[in-house]
Amino acid sequence: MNCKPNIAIDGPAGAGKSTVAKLVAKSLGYLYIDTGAMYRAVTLKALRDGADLNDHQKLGRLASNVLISLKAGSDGNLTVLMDGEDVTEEIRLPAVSNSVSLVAKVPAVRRKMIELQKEMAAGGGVVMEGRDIGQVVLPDARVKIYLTAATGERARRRWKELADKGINVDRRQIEEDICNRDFIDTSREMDPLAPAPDAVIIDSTSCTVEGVVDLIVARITGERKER
Ligand SMILES: Nc1ncnc2c1ncn2[C@@H]1O[C@H](COP(=O)(O)OP(=O)(O)OP(=O)(O)O)[C@@H](O)[C@H]1O
Ligand SMILES: Nc1ccn([C@@H]2O[C@H](COP(=O)(O)O)[C@@H](O)[C@H]2O)c(=O)n1
Repeated sequence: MNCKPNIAIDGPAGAGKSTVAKLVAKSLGYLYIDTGAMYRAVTLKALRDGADLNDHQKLGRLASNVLISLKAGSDGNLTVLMDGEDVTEEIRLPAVSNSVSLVAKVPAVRRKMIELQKEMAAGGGVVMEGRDIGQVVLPDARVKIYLTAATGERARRRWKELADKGINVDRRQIEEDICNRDFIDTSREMDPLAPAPDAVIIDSTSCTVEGVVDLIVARITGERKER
């Protein structure tokens, strides 16, 4: 029997959730699960099908019929499969990023994704990151983290990440996209983004990735690491 607890990490767009969750999972030998990738895969399917993103019935049917799975590699990275096709790269394209919050606010889509995510965590030992993990998907998670950072800093980090890959995007545009996504995610009717009442809030604006990871691992294991 697997007795490892589950860990929930939530927070706004670009707060560092996937970077940190992946490293926490690696450090503890847990499974990393990126729930945003699942909403992105449904969105990609909807865009490919030319679905009207205001047609909630259609989006609900689509979410029920599409097969989404996450495959963990030995390096800790996830491969995202949509109906068996590797869409890991494609779900990060701006077209998907700019539509995903509209798809993720549809109750029938959320119900389906939450059902899948609960199944994935049923055996314990997962570090799951998203927007509603601590409050909805894993309300019994042993440790809940709400990771945030100033909007300007989140935009700067995303801009740098893209620039390092040779992709030049206007920093103000990135900040605007982040704000738009946060606005829809925090104002939707079902499971809006908010810290769980029992979450530890970490503002990483002035922290290194390693500093945040150490803080979270210490919360889980009760041990502090000297750096
Ligand atoms: N504490 C930190 N200090 C500096 N850079 C950071 C820190 N945390 C994350 N980053 C960088 O910020 C960028 C965004 O991080 P990441 O993709 O993990 O955020 P996210 O919350 O998962 O984003 P999204 O919600 O859009 O999926 C990455 O380039 C990452 O390396
Ligand atoms: N638990 C979750 C996770 C994500 N979403 C929605 O998906 C979008 C993309 O998430 P990323 O983490 O990949 O940026 C996000 O903006 C939310 O709209 C969600 O609703 N619930």
